[in-house]
Amino acid sequence: MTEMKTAEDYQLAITNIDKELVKVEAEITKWKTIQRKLNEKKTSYKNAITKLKSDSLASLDWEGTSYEWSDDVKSTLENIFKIKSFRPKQLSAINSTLSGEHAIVVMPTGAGKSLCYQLPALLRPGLTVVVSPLISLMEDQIRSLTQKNIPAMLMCSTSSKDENQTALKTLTDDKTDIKLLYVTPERFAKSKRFMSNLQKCHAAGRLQRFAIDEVHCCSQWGHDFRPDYKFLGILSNMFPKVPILGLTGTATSHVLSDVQKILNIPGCLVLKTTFNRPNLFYQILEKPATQEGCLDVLEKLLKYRYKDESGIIYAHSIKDCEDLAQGLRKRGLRVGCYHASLDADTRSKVHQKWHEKIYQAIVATVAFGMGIDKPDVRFVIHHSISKTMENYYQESGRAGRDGLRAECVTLYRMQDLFRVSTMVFSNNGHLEQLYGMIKYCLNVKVCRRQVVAEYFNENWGNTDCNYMCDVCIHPNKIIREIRLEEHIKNLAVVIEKAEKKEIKLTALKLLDAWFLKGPVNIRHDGPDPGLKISRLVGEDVIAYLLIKGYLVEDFHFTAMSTISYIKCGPNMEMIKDENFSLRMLVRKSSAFNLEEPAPCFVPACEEVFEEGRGRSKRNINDVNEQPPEKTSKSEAAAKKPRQAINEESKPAAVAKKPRQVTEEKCKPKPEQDTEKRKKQPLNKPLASEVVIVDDDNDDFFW
Ligand SMILES: Nc1ncnc2c1ncn2[C@@H]1O[C@H](COP(=O)(O)OP(=O)(O)OP(=O)(O)O)[C@@H](O)[C@H]1O
Repeated sequence: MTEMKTAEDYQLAITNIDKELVKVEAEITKWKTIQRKLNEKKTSYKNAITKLKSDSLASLDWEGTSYEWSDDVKSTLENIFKIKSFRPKQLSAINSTLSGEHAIVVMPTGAGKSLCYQLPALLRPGLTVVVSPLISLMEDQIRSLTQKNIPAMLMCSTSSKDENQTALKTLTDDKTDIKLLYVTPERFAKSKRFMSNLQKCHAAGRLQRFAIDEVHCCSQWGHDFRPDYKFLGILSNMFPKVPILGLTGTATSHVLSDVQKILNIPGCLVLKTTFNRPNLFYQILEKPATQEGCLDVLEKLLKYRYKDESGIIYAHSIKDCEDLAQGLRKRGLRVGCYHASLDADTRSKVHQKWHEKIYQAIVATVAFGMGIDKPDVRFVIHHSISKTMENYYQESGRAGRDGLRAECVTLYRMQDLFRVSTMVFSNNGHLEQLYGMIKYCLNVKVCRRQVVAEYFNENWGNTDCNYMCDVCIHPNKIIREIRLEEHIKNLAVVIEKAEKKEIKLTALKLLDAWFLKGPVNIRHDGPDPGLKISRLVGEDVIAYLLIKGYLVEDFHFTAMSTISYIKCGPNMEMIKDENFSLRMLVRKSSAFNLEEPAPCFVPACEEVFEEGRGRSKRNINDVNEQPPEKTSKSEAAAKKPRQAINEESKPAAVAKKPRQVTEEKCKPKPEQDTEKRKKQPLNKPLASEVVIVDDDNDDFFW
């Protein structure tokens, strides 16, 4: 080692150490990413084992009608519930729980989960204890059961002392006619008296089953985690022979296996219907950079596209909610504001005004969720992206519960990615889930339904969309492919220069330097990307490179907030390969007309609950991806050309003759004859949304 004598010597040594540290940090980031991915893989394999057990149980035929109880099931369905036939999986759920099997029923909102435990409750002596997370949900259920003359009670914090006493007595009273007792999960955790009476009920052989509504609340991976649900894990140990029937609208295998673990019923029967909601139209819109720009878009949507219709606008934070609501009110719109810091009374009033259509829309945080039972929600607009696809499915799924057409619109812009990532990064797996949501937003090639389906491990097939998403309705010609090789190399140069100068790069700073703006000392020497792509496309490129692992986020804390800085990701190594190639698809324009009334055609109501159909050809991993990064020239040449790939899924009539489509515009009148509306075909493009393609214009800009 050379002897150091002067301050300059030491300074030089420090500079060298800093260089080494930069390398070490890059290695740490790389290994941390690998560690995270391995942990995720391990969890997913464990879940796969649970799923295999569940699948094997599910492969048995539970739809039989020759059980000892089958005649009673039929007559109770017709005479008490006044229903003629079962929807998919309802009979399976009933037969399985009457056979004493633990089961989880997974059905989308409005599909008829309640019948699965309400009907069996009437077939045998004794009580069904129903766990429900919300008092309002329980009250709705009791109302509907009372109308059918089914004796039911609830026990909750707002019930009077006498009511709770009576409910407690039903547990020990073998003369009671009560068939269903609704309780909140807190009751199990906090009331010794309740637990003791429950044991007495069990000892007397009167505890029929536990029905756990919204069972995903057990899991932290779910979108409505409730700590008290975790306590329900004791039920299978305390009452081993009592069947548990969990019910949920959350279908990710991750959440389902977590729920089984928490309830101590791993590998139980899982009955799942399709999650396709054919009446929902999915659309991504470019989010304006300014608040005023966003208000312009929302104003147009509310004043014209959804005139006189009810809807929800989801915002990222309480402040966003209040600002947006105020801005929209200033523009003469009737909107309410709903978030967790409002007191219960105010929230209930806002909800009521929305129900009564005094408010056209509620601007809300995700606190506005479970228990929304308004069937005619015609639009759900996400002013900011959801944290996960699961959350997005649940939030947007509040639209169109009546089975009529409704629209789910998301305003997307790169900046929102970092608003969410800085909130969720510390939770294992959450960043990965957020990137799933970003994939959905950046996707311009695969049917949006299919992206959702892949997320739920389902396969809805291309035909199941019926032009009910922006990708399927637009001809493929508006999609453009951009080559990323040069861009990615220039981005790597910027990052390297910044690291050498100890400058931390946010995504916006990186974007500036890449577009030859901002500090000169971190700019690259290549050509201005602005000659080929717009800055907005540049934002999408950065987001795309993040989800593909070429870039990674590096989170730093300040006293006030968390900041996401951008660094090179593990896949950046690949750019050194001489055959490296990476391309991305971007959308050139969107013809979603904010100022034209939304179409109103609808599928037949029961179609909403039909079983899943055909098989799709593509996988979500293909989203926007062109031939794999590392392809030799000959291999790449052998691949199908982009145009041909798109031909497979294009709406033929639209793509071939876009100008000739003359479908009559459909005016949305709420009072319009429903029968007439149902007759309108699903699988036709709508004039209001047909894109007129300018074949000659070949640039990449929106
Ligand atoms: N087999 C059936 N045929 C016709 N209607 C049914 C059938 N099963 C249930 N329904 C009706 O469907 C409606 C929705 O049922 P339910 O409230 O149980 O849905 P859910 O799956 O619990 O939805 P959510 O998760 O939104 O509460 C109810 O009006 C119910 O009476």
